[in-house]
Amino acid sequence: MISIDRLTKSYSSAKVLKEICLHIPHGMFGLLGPNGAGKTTLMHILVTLITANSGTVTIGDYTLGKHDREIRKIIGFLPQEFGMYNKLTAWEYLDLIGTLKGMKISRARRLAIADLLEQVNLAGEARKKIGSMSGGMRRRLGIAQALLGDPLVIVADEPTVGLDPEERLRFRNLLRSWSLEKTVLLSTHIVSDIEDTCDRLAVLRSGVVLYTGTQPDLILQLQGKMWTGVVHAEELPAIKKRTLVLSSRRDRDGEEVRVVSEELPFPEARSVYPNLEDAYMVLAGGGKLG
Ligand SMILES: Nc1ncnc2c1ncn2[C@@H]1O[C@H](COP(=O)(O)OP(=O)(O)OP(=O)(O)O)[C@@H](O)[C@H]1O
Repeated sequence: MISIDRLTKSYSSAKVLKEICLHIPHGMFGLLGPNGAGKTTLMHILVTLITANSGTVTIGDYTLGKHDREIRKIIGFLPQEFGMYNKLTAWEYLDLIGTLKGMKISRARRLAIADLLEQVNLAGEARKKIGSMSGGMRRRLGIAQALLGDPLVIVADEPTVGLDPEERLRFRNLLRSWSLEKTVLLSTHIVSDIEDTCDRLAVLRSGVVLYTGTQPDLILQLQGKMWTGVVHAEELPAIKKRTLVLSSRRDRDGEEVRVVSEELPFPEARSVYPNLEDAYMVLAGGGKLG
């Protein structure tokens, strides 16, 4: 659905996207990367807010730069930060956004707004002024505005920030249900947001795509190299020298470590299955898989 070919973006002399190539099919796709990786920049390019320096992007049948007006009609965007009209109620805000999106028939707009408020669990807050809403409520309202007009593609930049655990789970389920009919691009630095929802993902760091493919294929690259065990605190520096220590936690008997190593890293180590968090930490930390 979205094809990105050699996309480059610089701010003055700093290259923040370096010849990005990505194919994002129908369904859910995760864009995972640490702060400053270039996720927001990439999303802002896709939703026509900023222009790239070079490269080609097609979204469905449309080409960015040539068909921006058409692209805006088929994309719903949930930005990381967005200003809202504090004096408007949730309903008035969605009514305004719907009108701006070209939903001219008021009955259809009304029905769509009522349905979306229900989906994001804000049906009871339709008359509440945005200025008096909590951060989580505002985020849910942001989700509703992104979906208004039934876009084919949804681009969501760190959508779960500000949601409590229950809302986060609910939101993930919503995303999954939308992705049956749409292309959903979800950017985040939170691994669990992607782990449960996206079969395919890309890992971005310093403007470079380090991995793109399925979750299992990424995890498979660490197969046989993940170890855990408890060591004495004084052994830790030596272990850090010869392995990649992903985490260490003080335990009653010493330090419980989780390490990446081609071979048995210390005598008491036990082999464990790798997970997405492990693979991401290796990549985001500058390491290599495989
Ligand atoms: N308008 C701008 N002018 C100059 N530099 C910018 C601008 N916007 C972003 N950058 C820089 O580009 C790099 C990528 O930023 P971007 O916001 O795209 O990353 P990100 O992965 O979305 O991170 P975060 O989650 O922190 O937003 C950063 O080094 C940032 O400082």
